[in-house]
Amino acid sequence: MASSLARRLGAPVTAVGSAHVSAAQPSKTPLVPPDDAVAPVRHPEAPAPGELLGSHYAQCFGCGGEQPHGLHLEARAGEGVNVTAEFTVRTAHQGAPGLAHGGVLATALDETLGSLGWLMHVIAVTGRLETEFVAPVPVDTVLHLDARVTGVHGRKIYCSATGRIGGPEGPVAVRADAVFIEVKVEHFLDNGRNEEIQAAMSDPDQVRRARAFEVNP
Ligand SMILES: CCCCCCCC/C=C\CCCCCCCC(=O)SCCNC(=O)CCNC(=O)[C@H](O)C(C)(C)COP(=O)(O)OP(=O)(O)OC[C@H]1O[C@@H](n2cnc3c(N)ncnc32)[C@H](O)[C@@H]1OP(=O)(O)O
Repeated sequence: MASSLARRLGAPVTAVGSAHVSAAQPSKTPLVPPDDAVAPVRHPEAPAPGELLGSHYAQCFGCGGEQPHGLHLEARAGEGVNVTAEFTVRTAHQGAPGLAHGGVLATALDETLGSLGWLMHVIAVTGRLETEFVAPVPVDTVLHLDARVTGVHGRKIYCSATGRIGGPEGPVAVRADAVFIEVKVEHFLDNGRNEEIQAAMSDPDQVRRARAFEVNP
């Protein structure tokens, strides 16, 4: 059966869709998996341990290679449903003099957590993200990030990440717990700005990447 992306590729996008989500009640979803959550499953065609995952979108602020303002995060597959990544804090990332901005660090954590979808072949977006800033992170620091899925409950993917300084085993400077929500590719096609959606759909490499996420076990 044709994928939803393949079906959509036949139909030009004519307008930016309005968000399909209803007016928001604050989410009460806890950040720890419920008792009946299941263990995450590594997709049989997931990238091999140690393999660079690459960017899901060249213009992504977190991982895109063609995004001059971005963090250029490069994540690698772990042995389970986990990833590692390194992020170097640059002068452009400052909040206070010589120190990383907390929002930038949260973005690095969010992006690393977001890349876990590659290992399950699931597209998922951040629903909740709680960050803890344990120690200040100076400019030029290499943040060693490590993220893993802790449980899956329906469309909800529970995951956690740490950012360590001084090496992969160094002290934790930042950490995060998150719930990502699985979505279909239509989430982007229906809500993204038309200009970028059209460009993405005309890019065979982007289409290939979206399909790699979309395939189910
Ligand atoms: C060729 C072109 C192709 C293009 C495609 C490119 C490929 C892309 C590949 C990979 C992309 C990876 C990108 C990673 C980037 C880094 C991560 C980010 O920064 S993502 C951006 C920030 N996040 C958002 O913008 C979400 C905005 N929010 C929403 O869109 C909706 O609220 C959404 C989808 C999250 C949920 O809406 P609903 O209507 O689908 O959800 P309902 O059906 O009501 O709930 C389902 C379950 O989820 C829980 N839930 C819903 N929202 C939640 C929330 N915000 N927090 C926690 N739980 C939530 C609910 O309680 C429910 O749980 P119960 O089944 O009842 O147990």
